[in-house]
Amino acid sequence: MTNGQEGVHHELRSVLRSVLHGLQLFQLIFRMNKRYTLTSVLLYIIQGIMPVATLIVTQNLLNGVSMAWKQGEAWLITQFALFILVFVMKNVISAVQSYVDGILQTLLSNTLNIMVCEKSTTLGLADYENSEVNDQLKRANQESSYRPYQLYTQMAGIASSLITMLSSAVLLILWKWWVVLVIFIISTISFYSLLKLNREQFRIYMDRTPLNRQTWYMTYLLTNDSAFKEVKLFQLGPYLLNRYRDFLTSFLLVDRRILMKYTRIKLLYDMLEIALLFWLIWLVIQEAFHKEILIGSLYGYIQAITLSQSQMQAMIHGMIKFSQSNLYMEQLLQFLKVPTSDPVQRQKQLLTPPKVSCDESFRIEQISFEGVSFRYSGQSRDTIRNLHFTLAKGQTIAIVGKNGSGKSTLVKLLMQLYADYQGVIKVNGHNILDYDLQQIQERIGIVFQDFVHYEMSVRHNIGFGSMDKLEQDEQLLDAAKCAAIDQTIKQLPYGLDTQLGRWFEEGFQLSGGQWQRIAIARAFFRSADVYILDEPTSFLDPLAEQNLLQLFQDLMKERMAIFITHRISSARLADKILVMDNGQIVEQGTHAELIKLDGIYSQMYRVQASSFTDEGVGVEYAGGGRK
Ligand SMILES: Nc1ncnc2c1ncn2[C@@H]1O[C@H](COP(=O)(O)OP(=O)(O)OP(=O)(O)O)[C@@H](O)[C@H]1O
Repeated sequence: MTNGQEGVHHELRSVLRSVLHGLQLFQLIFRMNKRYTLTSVLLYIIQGIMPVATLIVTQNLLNGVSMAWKQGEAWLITQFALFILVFVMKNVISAVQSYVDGILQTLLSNTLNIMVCEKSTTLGLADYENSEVNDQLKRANQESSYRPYQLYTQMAGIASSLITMLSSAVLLILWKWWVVLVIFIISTISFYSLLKLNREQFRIYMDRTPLNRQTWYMTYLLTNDSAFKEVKLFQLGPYLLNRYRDFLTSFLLVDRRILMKYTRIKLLYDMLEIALLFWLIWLVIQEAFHKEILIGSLYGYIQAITLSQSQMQAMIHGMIKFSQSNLYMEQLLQFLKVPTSDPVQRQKQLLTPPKVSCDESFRIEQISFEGVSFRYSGQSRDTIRNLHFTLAKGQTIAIVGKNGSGKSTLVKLLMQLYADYQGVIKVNGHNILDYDLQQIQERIGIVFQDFVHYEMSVRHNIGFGSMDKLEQDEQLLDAAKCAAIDQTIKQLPYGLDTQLGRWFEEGFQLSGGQWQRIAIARAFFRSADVYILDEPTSFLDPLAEQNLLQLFQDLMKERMAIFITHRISSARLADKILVMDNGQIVEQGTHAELIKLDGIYSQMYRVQASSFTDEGVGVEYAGGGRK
């Protein structure tokens, strides 16, 4: 097969695929609202017939004027009435159409936005850390609100143009059949070349998505309040702005090149079509000159020629745009089909019941890691290596270690945020994967190192820990008390219903430590068996830290706790301390045991303790300190 033939096949296949996706979309719209969809389709069909109906009534009216002496005035009045009727109908239909389409557009954009958000909630953490999935998500997010509707109107527009073209072609065929054939051939050639150009444009768009995300990130830094202080004080504004400008300029250069190509091709074919059009019109004028046709028919044929040509062009452009929107639609559908990496979702999709069933009385009483190793995707070595430890009811474990030693990763594995680890994590002696993982997650309360500041009310900020108790004020305040933030809440203007943050009206901004206490309260609000705090005291002053950990100790009597910390003063309160280095547990035991061992832990202890002695003032353990 030659390159040319291959190209034609490729383009034909893409047109077929477009039609297929168009049908899928139509099915979706139809299922969404049958009544509005059918009305819209009917209106598009009528819109397609309207131009030829207008042409016929105008032609008849003109012929009626020149033949009035023969047909009589009543006949002329009838033609005029029909003429008025068609014009009124045209306006009424277009008004109703814009109403129906407006509703369909909103419904479709809502449905798809919800579908994209729903899909996002089923993705796993590893998906969010995958730049390809991120690109897809960004495209889907940006385009779901307008692309599919655009595709629908383009599809309907093509159908409508086809109806107009066919009906005007019938008039032309009755006059000279080959005229239609000539118009068709010229238009097909122009269609093919524009389609090829369109593919090139799409490829550019696809390659641009990662850069688009970077561009978005520049605007995010420049316009977001969380980055404002640093951008201002490090005077990053001009630098970021320049990067932003450079991205936009590079996009413009490429866009200009492709637009130039598009304009050249379009101009060439337009000129060809116009020459043909004038030649055909000249043929009609000659027939009228030789009195072979009446003045109304002269008007009718000229209109039919221009209408066929313009509708053929509209169809071509509609099909080009349609195939363009369809390429984006393909992306959207692809994103909606991305397999999730989330272990909980994967388990749900399997539809097989968990091997270990748990009733209401189920409690986590023991957790153990047996030879657990894990490597992040794209990394050349394991981040977690062969971990072994056990945690039982009533115990508290502290995990200490340098930055990057794998402490947070360990917690993420326990929370089942990643699927592909080696070894076994056991709960009450059974592999965690044999349980309903969602049920396990629900029995764990966690404060992440990068916990979320919800720009919502205090109620939401704490209540998100256990949604079914969102309206239980007393319990919300109890949780707040455990995190020693209850007094602050009571002093807020609307108590639990005070809006937090600065993004929305009447928002009350908390300090870093207060936000952290709110996050701790959120974890405590969940009646869990295990509490995990990843650097829970990084924003707290030492006194507050001691109080909080003491409170924590009391609360943990019937439960289990894991807390990650850089402060030995906190770690020493735990029943067991795990010291991590380079992804491994290198020491474990009580504070006294580890001091006796005289290893990394005791070295950390000495460094931190020495910062309070005269000779060691200013010395800090390399991995410690606030973040
Ligand atoms: N999503 C990720 N993808 C790839 N590598 C990651 C990812 N998250 C963390 N890492 C790498 O894994 C290692 C361990 O990170 P982790 O966050 O578990 O360390 P940590 O002990 O909690 O550190 P810190 O005390 O600074 O919080 C680091 O080298 C880090 O670069």
